Amino acid sequence: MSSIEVTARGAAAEAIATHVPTLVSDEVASRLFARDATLWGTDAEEEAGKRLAWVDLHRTSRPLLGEISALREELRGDGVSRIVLCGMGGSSLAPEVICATAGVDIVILDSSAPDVVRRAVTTDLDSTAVVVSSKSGSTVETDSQRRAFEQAFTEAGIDATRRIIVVTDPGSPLDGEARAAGFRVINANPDVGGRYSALTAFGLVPSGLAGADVGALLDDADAVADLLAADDEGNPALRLGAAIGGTNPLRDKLVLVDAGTENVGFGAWAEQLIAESTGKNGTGILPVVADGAAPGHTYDDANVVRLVASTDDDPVELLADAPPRHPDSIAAEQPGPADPDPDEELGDSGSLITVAGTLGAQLLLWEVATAVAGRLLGINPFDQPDVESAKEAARGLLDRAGTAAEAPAFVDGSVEVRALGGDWLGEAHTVPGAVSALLSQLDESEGYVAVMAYLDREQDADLEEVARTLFDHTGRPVTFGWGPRFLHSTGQYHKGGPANGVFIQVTADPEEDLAVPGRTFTFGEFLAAQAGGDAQVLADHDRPVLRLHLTQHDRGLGQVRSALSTSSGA
Ligand SMILES: O=P(O)(O)OC[C@H]1O[C@](O)(CO)[C@@H](O)[C@@H]1O
Repeated sequence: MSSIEVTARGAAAEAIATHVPTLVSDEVASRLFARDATLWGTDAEEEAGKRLAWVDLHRTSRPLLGEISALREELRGDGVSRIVLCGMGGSSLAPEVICATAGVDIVILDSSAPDVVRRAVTTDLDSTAVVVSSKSGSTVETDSQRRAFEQAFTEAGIDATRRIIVVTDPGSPLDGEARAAGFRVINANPDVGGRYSALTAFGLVPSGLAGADVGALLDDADAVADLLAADDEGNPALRLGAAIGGTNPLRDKLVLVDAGTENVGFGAWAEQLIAESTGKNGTGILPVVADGAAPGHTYDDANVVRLVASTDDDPVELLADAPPRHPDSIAAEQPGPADPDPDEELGDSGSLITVAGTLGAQLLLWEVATAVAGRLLGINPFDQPDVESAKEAARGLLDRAGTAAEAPAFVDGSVEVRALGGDWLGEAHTVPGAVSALLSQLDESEGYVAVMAYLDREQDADLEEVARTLFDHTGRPVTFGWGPRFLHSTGQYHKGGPANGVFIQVTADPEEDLAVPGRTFTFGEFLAAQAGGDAQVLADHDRPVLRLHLTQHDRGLGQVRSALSTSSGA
């Protein structure tokens, strides 16, 4: 049985009390499920008019289930036991959490790093099938990955048309090309945007082929759909939307803490949904996926979401105005039981939301809540205007690929240091000094630090720990994103959200570059252009960017990890 539990305390509970009655009287929930495109104002109406089909996917995606099962059996009969998904942002984040939660293996290739692509393309090719997912059909990372796999299958004497399955919108450039080349193509519902596409073919096909029970996922969403469509003060999506988008003053950092949820890696999916939907017009909500319990100080001005394990209690149990608890007691506790003691004090500055529910139920819950939060924030939750600027800058750099990169401000050991977005570097001449100089730009009451690592998120995984030490040292929220993956997630917020971020970018020379078949650029050149383009666009928005480039991977990474683990910008 699927259940959703949303409780709130402190500022989040006040936001619920303030906004939910109006959301109910405005009939927002029922109008949303009736695909009313006027809910976000006239400027958003055209885009919203072609982006609301996600409200019915628990029903309209059913016909896919048979096709997915048949294809899975055919591939298994062909000796396939490894599924690779090539896709960015909304085209890969949902399958990642669906498969991790189901405990089935899938390789998510959402990188253009040559060493990462080479590893994916050369491992167990005989038993591999590849899903190439792209709504637009024009995302360069995904197109490049497809080209690499097609060449690899051909060179291995494997019929690529039997091992590459394409998921794309009908009529996309990829749709026509792939069908003409003889590939199997599964079209997705075009009236769903990428970050809302978890229950479309983009979420279901790769996950189902990998062995996840995607029928159960739709069942779990179906079990709560009527609840989420109800114009009722008990509607958990109205409450969650009000809690994340309606605090006053706005708590625009949403710290997501895994406090025992069974939905593995849920934060990474919610991060794109919330950041890319709300981070525009100088406002928005920045998800901060915290590793472990959030530090006590977080509660002072952030909104903390504890993702707890589902319970099999009644479908909706709401303690919206339960007494708050003291942050230190919450921060101290390890992720654990779903029911924090409501009697402890959160203090008058805290804000805490607790959410429990099966994955299928939560995917729909958070999509509705984000759309509701977008209405409260006065933005269009269905466009991503600033993502294009970074892609354009990257294309410009690619046209100049091979030209020497801009000279570093200085080199410290195995790290080239570049400073963009203002004259803030001062006299710094070491990596720690440069990190401290950047952190001294951090707004101590509203700012955040974004670490953006264009590295190998498997082999360099422990670098992510620096986010926690920086969080503790600076007292400000720190996000960590792997490049170029975050460009399709928090990247929109970095450029279109509040101008209070400071940015640390880490890049490295690849072990060995890799050609992109049929292209004039290599994967290494493309990745460097993506990093350079994003840094330039951030600097153009007057955001301070510290670029740290590793000229020798291991030594350079050691220097960067050490500098980020000890600097506090004090
Ligand atoms: O599925 P596509 O068209 O390749 O886009 C991938 C991702 O890039 C974006 O369009 C921009 O980041 C996301 O909204 C989307 O999920």
